[in-house]
Amino acid sequence: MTVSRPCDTGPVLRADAVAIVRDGRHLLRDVSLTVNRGEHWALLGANGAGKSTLLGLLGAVTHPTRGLVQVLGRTLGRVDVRELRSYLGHVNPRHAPDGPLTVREVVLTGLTNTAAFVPRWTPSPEEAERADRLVAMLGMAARSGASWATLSQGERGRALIARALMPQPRLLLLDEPATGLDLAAREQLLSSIDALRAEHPTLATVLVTHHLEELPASTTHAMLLRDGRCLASGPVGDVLTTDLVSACFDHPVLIVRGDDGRWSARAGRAPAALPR
Ligand SMILES: Nc1ncnc2c1ncn2[C@@H]1O[C@H](COP(=O)(O)OP(=O)(O)OP(=O)(O)O)[C@@H](O)[C@H]1O
Repeated sequence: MTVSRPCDTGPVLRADAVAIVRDGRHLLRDVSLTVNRGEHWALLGANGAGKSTLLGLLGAVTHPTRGLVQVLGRTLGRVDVRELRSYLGHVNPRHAPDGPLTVREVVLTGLTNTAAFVPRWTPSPEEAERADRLVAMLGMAARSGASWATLSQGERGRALIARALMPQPRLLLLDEPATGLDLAAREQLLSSIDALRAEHPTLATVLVTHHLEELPASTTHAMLLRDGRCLASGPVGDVLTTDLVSACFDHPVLIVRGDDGRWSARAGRAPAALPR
């Protein structure tokens, strides 16, 4: 089976009443989601809620036990998923390049979808120029020739987004991209994601996180997962509310969206007992 280059119409992703069962346990149950071009989704939930499991389905890494998943219009189970995956940008912060590569070389391996730089392969002038443009867009131009081993975690995160964008995907999947970053590195990463979305208005993205502070202001939609079920999903303003997020994390939290479009969550506390 082969996958012809997906056409540009219809939803980018569609999951319909999806379940994943492992060892008799439901990791996902009756989850439905449609992602259209230009939409930027956040998947939120507590540890073990099923976010990475759902992202694995959307990235054509796993198959549903029940239900239908269509990625770029192709139904999982009926297409060659390896080829389908070549049309997706999947940013795995744990990606480890094979060999002593520079940032630019790691970005170029996004075209061959390999950990190593393919021997005797030379990118075309257009591909090389695209790599340089993406490296610059992610704020990494000054580090383009640097050895991967010398990069900070934040720099690696941004370079991996550039790598994922090399094949010009219509869909970018980001699994906890800000994990482990310090404050400045997180802010640089989020600015880069905002810039990327502004420059590629038809690109769709799905970003997994536990933390509302790690959501870029350009987020348009959100899904809250709890115990493998969808608690709420839709436009971000309808979903990231104090009531729904408190129910999702089973803890009282106060959600505030600032003037800059970013979110913050403050956990409520059980009232302390007064001294007698
Ligand atoms: N292959 C598997 N077999 C059995 N259980 C699994 C498998 N993969 C994941 N799980 C379980 O499914 C649940 C959901 O896992 P998942 O990694 O999707 O959660 P998550 O929301 O991404 O969590 P976290 O925020 O901790 O990364 C967890 O309880 C996990 O232990």
